[in-house]
Amino acid sequence: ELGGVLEPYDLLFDNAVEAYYKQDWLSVILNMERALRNKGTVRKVKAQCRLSCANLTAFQHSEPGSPVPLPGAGPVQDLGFFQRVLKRAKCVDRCEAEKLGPPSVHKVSDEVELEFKKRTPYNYLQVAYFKINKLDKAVAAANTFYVANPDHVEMRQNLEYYSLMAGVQEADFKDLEARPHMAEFLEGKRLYSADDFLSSIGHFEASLEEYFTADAECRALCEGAYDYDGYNYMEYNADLFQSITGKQQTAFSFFVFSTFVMSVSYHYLFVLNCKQNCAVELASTPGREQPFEDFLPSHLNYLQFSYYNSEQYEKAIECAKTFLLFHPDDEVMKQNLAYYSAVLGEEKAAAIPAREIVQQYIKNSLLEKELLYFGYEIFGITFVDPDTWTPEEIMPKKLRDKQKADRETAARITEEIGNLMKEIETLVEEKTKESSDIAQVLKDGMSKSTPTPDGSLVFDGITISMTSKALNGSQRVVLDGVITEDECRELHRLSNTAAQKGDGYRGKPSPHSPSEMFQGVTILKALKLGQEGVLPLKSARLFFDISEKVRKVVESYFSLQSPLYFSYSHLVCRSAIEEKQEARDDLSHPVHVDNCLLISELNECIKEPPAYTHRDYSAILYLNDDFEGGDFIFTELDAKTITAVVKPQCGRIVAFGAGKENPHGVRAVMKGQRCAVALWFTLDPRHNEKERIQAEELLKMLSSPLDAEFQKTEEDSSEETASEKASVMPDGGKTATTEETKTPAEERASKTAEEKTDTDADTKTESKDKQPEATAPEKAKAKTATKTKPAGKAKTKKKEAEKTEAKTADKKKKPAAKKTVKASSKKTESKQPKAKSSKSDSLKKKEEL
Ligand SMILES: O=C(O)CCC(=O)C(=O)O
Ligand SMILES: [Fe+3]
Repeated sequence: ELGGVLEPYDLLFDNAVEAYYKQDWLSVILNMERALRNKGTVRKVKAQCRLSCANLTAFQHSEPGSPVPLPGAGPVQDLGFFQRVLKRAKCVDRCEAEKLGPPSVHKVSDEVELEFKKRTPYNYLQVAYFKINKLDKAVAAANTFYVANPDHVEMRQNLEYYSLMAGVQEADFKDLEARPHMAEFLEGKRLYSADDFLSSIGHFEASLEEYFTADAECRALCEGAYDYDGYNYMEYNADLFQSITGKQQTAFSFFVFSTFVMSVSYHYLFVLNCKQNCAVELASTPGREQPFEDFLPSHLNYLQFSYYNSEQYEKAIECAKTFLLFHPDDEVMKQNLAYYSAVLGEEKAAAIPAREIVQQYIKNSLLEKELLYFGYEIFGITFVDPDTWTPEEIMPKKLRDKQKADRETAARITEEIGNLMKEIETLVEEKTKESSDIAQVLKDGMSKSTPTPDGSLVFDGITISMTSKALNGSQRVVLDGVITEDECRELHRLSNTAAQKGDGYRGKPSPHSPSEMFQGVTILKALKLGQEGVLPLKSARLFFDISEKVRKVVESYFSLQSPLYFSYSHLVCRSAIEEKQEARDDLSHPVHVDNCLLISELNECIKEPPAYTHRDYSAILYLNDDFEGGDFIFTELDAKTITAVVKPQCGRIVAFGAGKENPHGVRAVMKGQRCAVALWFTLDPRHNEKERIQAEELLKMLSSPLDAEFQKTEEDSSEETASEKASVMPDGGKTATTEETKTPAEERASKTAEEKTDTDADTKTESKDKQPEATAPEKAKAKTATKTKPAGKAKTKKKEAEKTEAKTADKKKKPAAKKTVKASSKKTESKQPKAKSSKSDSLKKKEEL
């Protein structure tokens, strides 16, 4: 496609969009795919041109790939530098024109560029493929778009919808734009987290290799920015250059010359800055707000540990040493290296060098940084170093001092704002208390129905027993009479039947206290058991209906202006383990806050994952009181000072804002079983509980048995029916002409109405999207627990290391120590935030399921 015949991809994009509105799906696909391909080609050609031109006009006095010292360092008469910069620019222009046609053809507007960046083409493609019933491609396109637009609600729903469809496979959910190094890295990380170290090695190594390729390309593309605002910078400079070299040295030409030097240098600094930013660019992946921290070094960290676990000590040493090039003072890594060296033999270890390519990379990058800082001093261009590993000395002292002062100022301002916020909070709290006083007054004067503070009705038979005021806080309430004795009994029974069926607390019977047994069941699970006949379907439905009732009550009581959505719901029982009650001083559920990580030592609550930050309100509906202990408590942020106690009893709910104003916990259950329906709500529709939607679907299906029968037979027959089904779809390509265009969302809506969930697809999703929030921490914990293997391994190696025994006595434990680092790095991606992750680690244990 070279030789100037490459169709401009903005034109193709426009064609595709036009075709979309004409519902010419094939043409959408044809044009959009070509647009994507051509865009890729343009990028590749540009990179190639820049790379080859750079080689052609290499600056002799420097090593290949390393930056050129700025003019000013050498004699002013040396125009070679500028000559080469200009020659390179000309070379690039010629090369690109030759391969892509004149710039006017392959240059696209910023708007179109942005559309591609946002992966918009895949949104169009997704619809088009869906319309012509190419499901696998539709899914891949949808997924590719979604990866870059994780907040796109419609696309998420499309994906959920696709995942329910027959014939769609897990493997169809591809990211067609994934960059090789990132794909490898993520896969490596996945395997690493699964303790499959041997397999992760290959991926991290591949990622490293691809990284340097991508880095070279990224840097090459930086060279090209010779055109600013449509004004050819280099041409201008070339003219200037002519006027200097062609004329006698006069005062005037000296002036012209300085201007020239300045502008080329200025430009060159921009190029360098762009190159430095490749580190950020390569560490970023769409869908992640932040780039991976310390991305390149983290490869070597992962690798050293994977190699160690695969008993490849030479490699482990090589990687540890290479990592230390970035962070020479990293204590853990130094200890690891010492340990590996002791195992392998010091002499042998000493002979292993760090990786050359990384050494080169660092050297080069540091030079660039120095130049950029130099540029800062001369031109005042700010350079923000993207790397965390840069040695302090690289930054000029003046700048360092200035930054330090800036940081201090910022800290002071933050503190002042914090104080101000606290004051405001107290004010607001007082106001809230006042208004709940009014509620209290209203309550006293109320008969059967329950008016809320704003005067609206909740439900008959429900009473407000304690308001925020009585509970010494804000956004708190205790309501009674929410459900009847009979309903309590029925749900209690449901929980125990479900638990007997083996649906424990995800294999972890005592997530919060070793003295208690926990069992939980979700609504969907209950419905499935109902469908299987294990428990009465009626009870499962009750569970569903009651949770909805609680949602309405909470919404109404707190006078919320926008609807509450379920974030997670389950029925959970805690039973005292009889023989483990002596000398017990723990809580059944440690004090925590539902939507942030409580750091009681600091009286702080950090609203960051792994906390479920989207949770806005919580409600616990109690089912019984025939047990000892188990009081619900509200505390201050210190997790110690108890501000209110709520005794569970049938039909009572305690509802509260899920934020830092409401730290709470559960006192030890010393005897018997305490059951409750725990519900968390969110105001953010994007976090609407998936399982609940599935439960709703299932309920609808179960309540129309005829329908279900029909579904079963349809499902039972083979392939044929699948394609038949496809043709029933809004337009399976066959009925395209009669159907008006619907967006995939509309398709979805109409489909859900006409084609109910089939059992097959349903089980599929059930196993796939079980509350990820709930499983993750459990899994991580379980893993740490089983991780005792390295000690054994270290022992078998003991004999060899015997000689070094004395010296390495404390190092012996190193791998174990490293284990903890590793385990925590799992959550925080890199080893760096050690301190932070160990904190959140212990906090995580406090988090509820
Ligand atoms: O069961 C209770 O009373 C409270 C449970 C709780 O706070 C939680 O699971 O987050
Ligand atoms: Fe809680």
